[in-house]
Amino acid sequence: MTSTSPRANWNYPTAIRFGAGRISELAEACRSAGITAPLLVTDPFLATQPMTKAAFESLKEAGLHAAIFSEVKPNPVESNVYAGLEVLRRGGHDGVVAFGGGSALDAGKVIAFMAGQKRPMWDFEDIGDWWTRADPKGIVPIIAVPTTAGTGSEVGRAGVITQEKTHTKKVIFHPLMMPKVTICDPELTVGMPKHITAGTGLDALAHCLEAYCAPSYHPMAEGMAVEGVRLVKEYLPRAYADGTDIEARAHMMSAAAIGATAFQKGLGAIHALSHPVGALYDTHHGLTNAVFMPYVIAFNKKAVKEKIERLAAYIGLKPRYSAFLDWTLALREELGVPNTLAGLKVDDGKFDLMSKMAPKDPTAGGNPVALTKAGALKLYRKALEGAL
Ligand SMILES: NC(=O)c1ccc[n+]([C@@H]2O[C@H](COP(=O)([O-])OP(=O)(O)OC[C@H]3O[C@@H](n4cnc5c(N)ncnc54)[C@H](O)[C@@H]3O)[C@@H](O)[C@H]2O)c1
Ligand SMILES: [Fe+2]
Repeated sequence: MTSTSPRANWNYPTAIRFGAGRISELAEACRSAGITAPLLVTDPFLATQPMTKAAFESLKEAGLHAAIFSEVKPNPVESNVYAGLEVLRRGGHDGVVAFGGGSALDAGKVIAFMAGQKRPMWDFEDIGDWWTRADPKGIVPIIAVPTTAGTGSEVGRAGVITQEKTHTKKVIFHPLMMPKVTICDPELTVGMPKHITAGTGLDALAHCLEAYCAPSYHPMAEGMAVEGVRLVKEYLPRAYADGTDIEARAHMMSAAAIGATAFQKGLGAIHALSHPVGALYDTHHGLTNAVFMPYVIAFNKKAVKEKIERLAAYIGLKPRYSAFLDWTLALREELGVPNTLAGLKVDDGKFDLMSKMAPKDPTAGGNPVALTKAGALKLYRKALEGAL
């Protein structure tokens, strides 16, 4: 009899080499994945940074036929993927080193995924089992090297790419898009500007929180998510105050990897409301999530009151819903995150369109309270007015 027991699919992450200085293992990690000619995919700013140049040189010194592709914009778009794909195919590269924040990681992963596919990229959107259309032999191995601590793309099976024609963020998914090896070296995150430390750290918090609250059955993910929230509470203010605090940077890298592992359970309205804003206004993903976070926590109260009270107790707060909400408000303020959409230069001009897009976003289904068009509009208005 299985009818009374839950059914679920649980997937666990890639091999993670964690610790300061471990970027020195990059060439060996490539070899262990069978890569002899890696394409290092990054963004134009990171391409100019000494740490990126050093990583690239280490590949060449190890005798690997490495090249670099750096035309990935923040919130990567379809044309970035196709440009990288052209370089990968022309250069005969047999693997990708995805090096950077979520934007470079996602673009690098999707380029590796598309290496030998005959169908166009949008045939592999994260809808139903569209991923089964992909030719698994056409996917080259990926080594992921995060330089931010937030998206957790380094442990995930998906890449978020904006479709330029529709200004929509879409998720490309395949189980083999999971990196073969991930190198989490906190020293690579030291140079993040303060607002990126804040935004990416709050993205990790949003992942842990939304995964924890999503209604599907995944107790392993829930167990991880609460520890991820605790790490953010303890270490994000420290990483923000002193970017060279390696211990804090390391624990934030853990929180990021935890969040993305946990969110195979689901995400929710924070991400569903944020994706249209990111696609239409090109705002930073994590900062945009952070603006919506308290409004969504208030919106979801009726469905997750008891769960949030348990979470509050675990992270050292009074076991009350209001204590958790107040903590998120205080944390945002401490990290210089705006309280309203005006702080992201977003007005109500596209609210009607965004309210249609948000409930259709693949993350909306994980919200513990159904997100309708009317509900999304209400939340966009609240986030504009600063009314909880
Ligand atoms: N795949 C997933 O599961 C997933 C999850 C969440 C978000 N995302 C996507 O990830 C993207 C956001 O990624 P992000 O928040 O990491 O930011 P990002 O990759 O867009 O980088 C933001 C900026 O920070 C700079 N930067 C990155 N690392 C730096 C460092 N160490 N020092 C100095 N500057 C640095 C970059 O050059 C860039 O200008 C969005 O497109 C979002 O949709 C993907
Ligand atoms: Fe996110």
